[in-house]
Amino acid sequence: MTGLSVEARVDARGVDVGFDLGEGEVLAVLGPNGAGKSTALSVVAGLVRPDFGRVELNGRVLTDTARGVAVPPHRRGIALLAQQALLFPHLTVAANVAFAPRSAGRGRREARAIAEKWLDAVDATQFADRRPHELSGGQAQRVAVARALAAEPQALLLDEPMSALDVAAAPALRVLLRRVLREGDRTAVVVTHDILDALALADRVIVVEGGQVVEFGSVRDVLTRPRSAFAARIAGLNLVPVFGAQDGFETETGVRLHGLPDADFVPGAPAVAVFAPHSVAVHRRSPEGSPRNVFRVSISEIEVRGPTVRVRAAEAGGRFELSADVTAASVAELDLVPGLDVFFVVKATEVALHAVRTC
Ligand SMILES: Nc1ncnc2c1ncn2[C@@H]1O[C@H](COP(=O)(O)OP(=O)(O)OP(=O)(O)O)[C@@H](O)[C@H]1O
Repeated sequence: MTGLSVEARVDARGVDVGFDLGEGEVLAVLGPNGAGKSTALSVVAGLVRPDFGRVELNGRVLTDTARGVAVPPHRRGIALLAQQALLFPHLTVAANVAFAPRSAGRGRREARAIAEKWLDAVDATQFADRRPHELSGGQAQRVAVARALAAEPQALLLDEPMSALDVAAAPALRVLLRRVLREGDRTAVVVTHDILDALALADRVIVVEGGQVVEFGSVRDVLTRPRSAFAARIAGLNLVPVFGAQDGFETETGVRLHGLPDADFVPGAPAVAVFAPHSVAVHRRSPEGSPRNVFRVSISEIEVRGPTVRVRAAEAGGRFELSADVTAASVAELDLVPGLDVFFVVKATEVALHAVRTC
């Protein structure tokens, strides 16, 4: 089998995840802090031994707890790029990049040529003779990309590669990574908090929450039809878990919900209702008449966002949060302030119902 196949259970960290990706595919791993993203990468890189797990890359078994296989990190054909560039401080940039080919037995001249090729590919030729402390964070990270690629890995793992960079340096690195990952047809896993990274770099995405994969699919699917609170939040959508009732759906707190089930919806199965903040109207009193969905909420925050105002609120049952985008005029008219109890109202035609995938 080509590509990367991963199963990893690390009990002490409460992590049990699995995913597959084809050769040349880029997978983004999204999820909140402490979800288990880095742990999953560490298992793939061979830095953490899982209690139960199997890692196979292009037909080669790198980890198999059932058979006692644990190939050491430097023999896996996998390069890991961390948040910090972690260059060898005493070596020049060129020597840093030439390190992997030298370690693999290439001659000095050949390793130097490989280093020059990759420094050129990341637009860092001009730094070849510098030492790492003479580089900015963004420059160092570009050199780290060159060093990772010079090892000619079969898979590249990137653990929040942009997170230590300032806002000015991150876009340039993202463009560079897009070039080397997408155009280079590389098998790669990118752990990120940033949806822009997933959009720019990845073919597919998994969302990890509480040590489990709660969502997987194409980047577009996960963002437009999110099934997890995390994905909904980053996509800027409201998401409410619902259960099939006798004549429709209701939330855990008993709020009736009407919406449009999508094609993969299974009646009776757990589902989520998803709707955009701009489709929510805010009322002081509960409006009469169906087919509307009405949530009693308490306003927690009011944030001006350009021409609209985002009103964030907690549902009365305290089980979920919702957002409404309204005009500044209606905030003034309704005299909306944090702490006020109001009603969020959304038409049934604006609510999509998706089955929750169990992964
Ligand atoms: N070296 C370690 N030793 C023990 N427990 C750890 C270690 N590293 C992480 N953990 C724990 O394992 C769980 C998963 O952490 P992990 O770092 O994999 O999450 P993450 O999704 O990468 O988070 P972040 O986005 O904050 O980096 C957490 O409960 C964390 O506290």
